[in-house]
Parts: sequence; C-alpha cells; structure tokens
Amino acid sequence: MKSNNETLTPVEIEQLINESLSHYVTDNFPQGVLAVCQQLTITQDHNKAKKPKKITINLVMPFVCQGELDLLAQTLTQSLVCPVSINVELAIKPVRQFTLNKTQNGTEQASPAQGKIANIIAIASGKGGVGKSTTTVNLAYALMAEGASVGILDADIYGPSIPSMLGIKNEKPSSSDGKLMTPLNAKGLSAMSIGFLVDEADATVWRGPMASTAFNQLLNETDWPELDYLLIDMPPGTGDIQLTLAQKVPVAAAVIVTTPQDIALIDAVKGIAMFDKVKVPVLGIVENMSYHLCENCGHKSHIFGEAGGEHMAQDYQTHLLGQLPLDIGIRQDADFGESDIIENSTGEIANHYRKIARNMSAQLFLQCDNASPLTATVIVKP
Ligand SMILES: Nc1ncnc2c1ncn2[C@@H]1O[C@H](COP(=O)(O)OP(=O)(O)OP(=O)(O)O)[C@@H](O)[C@H]1O
Repeated sequence: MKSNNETLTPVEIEQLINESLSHYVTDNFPQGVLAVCQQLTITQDHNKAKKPKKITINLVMPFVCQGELDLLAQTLTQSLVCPVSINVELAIKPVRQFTLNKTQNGTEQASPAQGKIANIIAIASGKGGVGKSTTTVNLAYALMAEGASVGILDADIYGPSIPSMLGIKNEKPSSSDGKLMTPLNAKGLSAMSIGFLVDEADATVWRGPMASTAFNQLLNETDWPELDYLLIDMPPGTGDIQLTLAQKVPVAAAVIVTTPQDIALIDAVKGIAMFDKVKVPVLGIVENMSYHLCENCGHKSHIFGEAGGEHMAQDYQTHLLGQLPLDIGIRQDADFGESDIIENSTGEIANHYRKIARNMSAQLFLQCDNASPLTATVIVKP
C-alpha cells in the first residue's frame, strides 16, 4: 500500500483506514477496532486537485475510547499526510438484565433507576482511606471527558465525602413531584449522596438493614437522567453492610481500589472474594498512591511498596486497570471540590484517570456483554 496521499486514490485511502482499524490491537481492542465497532463512516474532503485535505472517521462504539483513538488518528494523520480525525459516538448498552422490583402489595414494578441507568459499577475497597472516593469522583469525570453520561451515588455511610469532593457540600436535593428526588448537578455529573439525607454522625451507627433501606431509596427514588454509567462509592470494608448493598443493588460489575501496601492488598483480596460470593464480576484493580514523583528532581519513589496491585491482579486473574501517583494536586482538588479532569482534560493526571476509565468501560463490555465482539456495519461515504 502506498503511504502518501498524493499517490493514493480515495478507495485506497478507505482501504488503508479499514486495515489500520482492524489491525489496531491493544488490551481494549483484542481483535482490533472493527471487531467491536457498530458502525463506521469515512468522509473525505478533497481540494480542487482531488487530493484529500481532511478525513473524518465516525465510529459508533460500545465503550468509551475517544482518548485512545485520538492517538490512532495522529498515526493516520502522519501516514496519510493529511489531517485525520476520529469521532466516537457511544452506544453503551446494559450488560445485565434485571428482574423487576416487588412492591409492598406483591405486584412487580420497574424502578425509575432501572429504566434509565445502563450500567451500575460499584467502586469498592477493602480498607478505608485508600482513596476510593477520590478515585470514584475522578473516574466519573474521566468517563464524561470520554463522552459518556455519568452519575455518582455516594453510599459510603461511614464518611459520605462525595458532596464536599464535588464542591456541593451544603446543597440539598429538591423534588419536582414530591416523590422523586432530583439529583444534584456537579459540573454535568448527576450526584446523589447519603450525606444529603442524614447527619454524618447518625449514619455511622447504622446496621445493615437501615443502610440498605436508605441505599435503595437513594437509587430508586432519585430521578436519574439517562445514564451510561452510575458509579457507586461503596462503604469501605467487606462486612455485612457491603455484602447486603452488593446484593440489593443491580450492580453490573465492581472495581477495587487499593494502595500497594500489604495491609491494603489483603483487604482488597477480601473485596474480590465478597463480589465473587454475590456473583458480581470484578473488572479489575486500581492501584492508588502507587508512586510519588519528586517535584524538584523527578525521582520516582514507591512510598507504599512496589507492584503490589500488579501481582494481585495476576494472582487473582483480574486486570490492573491502572496506577495513580500520590499527587498533591489530586489531594488539593479533592479538598477544594474540584477535579483536574474538568479544568485540564489533557493534563498528565487527567490522562491517568481517562485511561483507567477507558479500561474499566472496555472491560465491562469485553467481559460482561454477550454482544462482544460485534461485527461492524461498514458505510463508506465518498
Ligand atoms: N492519588 C492521591 N494522591 C494524593 N492524595 C490522595 C490520592 N488519593 C486520595 N488522596 C487523599 O487521601 C485521602 C483519603 O481519600 P478518600 O477519602 O478518597 O479515601 P477513601 O478510601 O474513600 O476513604 P473512606 O472510604 O475510608 O472514607 C483524602 O485526603 C484524599 O484527598
């Protein structure tokens, strides 16, 4: 195949693009892009000399991947010597079908949440304080930056920190019909928290049944908009409360956040076992505070140990979805109710979170969707 657009015909360009998409093999595209793409459209703009001056590739995809395919577009731009852009349109489907809720009089009724939320993902940790809430917030914004519609449900009854991390600590949800609560909007993210409804001090002494009743209310009595993903910030630990929540809520899959420290890893293993018990697939592990880069000399130090998450992922046949640095910016953003991903969606920290969000979304599709991998319907526009 020729590689310079001066000598390539439009048909040859289409051929080259198709080959590149089908041969592009990565962890998230184990059989190439075309194996999972639901629709492909290639549009070529030509100048008067019939040479391409711009090529646009539109793809309909079942998981978030814009950031990864932007890099492929750069490679194509170089090989075709013409600006190539790839636009991803998302068609995210539920990976799991759920039975309907039983009402008090025994009739079955679909909850509002079930109709509107495609996939619920539980973000859990065995040990407290490993950065689960911080990671949940940033992954929610990262999924949004990749084009998905996202909600966040804070079920951490021991310390509902999501309202303050989103900068909406003193706000309260309203209701337009007196029945359903309207979730709060935090820079485009739909948010609901147990912290909006009860005092922090009251919730910490709750036992399983009370926590799960409140939790069900939060999920089902919230007027969620149409969402591709709802991330649930689970309470830390692997006791009865966590087990009940994992069973009560129609969770599609779970992600475990841990630090590389032995003590956190031991508890993270308990988290995997807990989700196994209730038959919720674990998509993988996020290793938080993996390393610290010295701001002065750039030296990388592994404060909490090295490669613990990687070994754990190997031992328990799951994926290491990504590693995040111990970073002052992450801590400051969490404290001030901001996120680097909104302010600077191409910054280094934002890119870490976006990559993990893409891995999580792809693993949900690849591991849990019966339709994986899909065959592409190719429509080529001249
Ligand atoms: N990668 C990171 N770099 C720097 N600070 C971080 C990072 N991740 C989290 N933190 C900070 O660590 C502290 C604990 O984080 P967070 O509240 O998210 O933990 P958690 O696991 O949700 O805790 P718990 O569930 O016990 O309430 C916070 O002060 C947060 O800002």
